[in-house]
Amino acid sequence: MGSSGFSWKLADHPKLPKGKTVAVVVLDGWGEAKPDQYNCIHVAETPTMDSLKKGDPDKWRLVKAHGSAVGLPTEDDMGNSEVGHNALGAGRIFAQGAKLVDLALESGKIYDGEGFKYISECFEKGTLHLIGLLSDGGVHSRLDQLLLLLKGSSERGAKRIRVHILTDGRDVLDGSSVGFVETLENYLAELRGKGVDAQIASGGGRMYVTMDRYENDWEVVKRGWDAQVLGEAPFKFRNAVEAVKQLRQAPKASDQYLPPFVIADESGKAVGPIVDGDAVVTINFRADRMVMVAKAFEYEDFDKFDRVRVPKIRYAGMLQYDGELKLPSHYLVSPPEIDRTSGEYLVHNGVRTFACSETVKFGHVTFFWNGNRSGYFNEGLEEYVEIPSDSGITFNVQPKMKALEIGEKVRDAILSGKFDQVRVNIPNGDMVGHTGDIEATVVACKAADEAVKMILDAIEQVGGIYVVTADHGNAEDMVKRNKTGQPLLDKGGKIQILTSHTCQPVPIAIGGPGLAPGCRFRRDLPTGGLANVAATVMNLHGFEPPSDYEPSLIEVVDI
Ligand SMILES: O=C(O)[C@@H](CO)OP(=O)(O)O
Ligand SMILES: [Mn+2]
Ligand SMILES: [Mn+2]
Repeated sequence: MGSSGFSWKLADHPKLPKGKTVAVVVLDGWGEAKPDQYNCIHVAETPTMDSLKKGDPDKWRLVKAHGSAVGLPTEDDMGNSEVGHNALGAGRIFAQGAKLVDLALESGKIYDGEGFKYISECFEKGTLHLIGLLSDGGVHSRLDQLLLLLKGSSERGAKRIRVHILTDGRDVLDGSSVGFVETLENYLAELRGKGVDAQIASGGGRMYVTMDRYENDWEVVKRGWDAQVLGEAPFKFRNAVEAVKQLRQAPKASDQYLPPFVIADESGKAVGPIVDGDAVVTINFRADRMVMVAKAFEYEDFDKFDRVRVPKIRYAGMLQYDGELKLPSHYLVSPPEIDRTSGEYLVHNGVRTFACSETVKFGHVTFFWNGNRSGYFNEGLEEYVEIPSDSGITFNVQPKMKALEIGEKVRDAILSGKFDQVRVNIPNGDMVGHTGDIEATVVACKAADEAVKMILDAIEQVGGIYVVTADHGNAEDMVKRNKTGQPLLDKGGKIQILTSHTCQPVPIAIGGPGLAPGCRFRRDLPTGGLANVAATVMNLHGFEPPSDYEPSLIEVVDI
């Protein structure tokens, strides 16, 4: 124990043994909702997950995965992967980016920070560029925060502002982009009335422009760079409302996948390329889909695509996105300090860990799990395996994704006997759920269930323990509903498809031959949430959690 009294050493659990292989399975986007035709998990054949639910009532329960249970500002905030995996890995609830930015804007502290001072040096001679997701989804960014930042920046000397928008349709209804662009345009017109030269300069759909993650497809970031920095895109429009309306006319067009466009003046010249002396802020608070673009702006020896022209700018993130890489080096709001995560504790206590998913969710069980920190804690004890995702397609085309390959890798890791913890994210319910394609989502849920079976079978073989849970809802509800739960229809009488996550609770199940007799879910923690899972997993490895962790969900009773 150091002089501060802190120690990584975990106390032994008085009753639970060490040395069991523990599989921690996270089904992405797998909530619990009432069964109907829009509940793809219910519609799909999911015998493995069904058997867990119908099995021992002391070994299956629901936990909260949205709102304050995962550090979000309100109970209307749906869960998401970042806050969900942060809570799962860290065992405590931290005020998350959405909330921290709200507080910094409300108090005005955002303008006193190092990040804002750094970019504001450019306000006299240069342009302020704001790049980010335009919606009120609250997963990666929020429109009200963007408007406040526009107001605050213009009041503090920004004379020329260009906004580079990314349309959503994933955390909000498809088609809602038009309304968000109109709201932004109205506000920019107000600023122009006050003498600020403020305009939208470029745009594109979030899944096709800029917001890739975990290096799945650098082309996505390049498309954004070309439009935002170089002022080049396949489509040019005079204004952004017209751009979005027109681009949505194309067959199969959707907000998520709109092609890149630039706004041009009457002579056809882009109104807002990024040039020497400008300031750039990426306004998203969430990390995963900003890390790649942050690298493109910040790294001198960047080689992922040809940037053609690299302007000398001052760049800041809304938050710092990667705590290990310290990326970006300038930011407007300090990220939550997610320290002493369960992964770090466990390696300090000799637990050998294997983590796996396919690319699109790989960082969820590594980066997010470890408190938005890339890399290993202890390379000797940890192995992280990424299975390459399909790229360049929407996932309803291949709804099985890499579930089988993930299942096989995880099975092999369990059977190898080389690991004490095997941690995995199975993406299908979420990634296909986001496409809004109900039929494909049913196929996705079945594939996810099959992967779970492979993992549970392997745990059975080695006498191990499993914990199966999810990070938030998605596939269990594919329709927008009114307050009484009835599906909402659009003007044409068609149901309104819900592509987003939900506020539903998620299941958690424990079991396996290695689970000690008498080990069951406590009955006195009805409001348990994702943050209670870390202590639970520590128990199953034979340890007591640190005292400030949210309590374990399990107890051992004499039988
Ligand atoms: O795709 C994403 O970025 C989000 C939705 O915005 O989903 P998840 O939180 O499940 O990663
Ligand atoms: Mn998720
Ligand atoms: Mn999702």
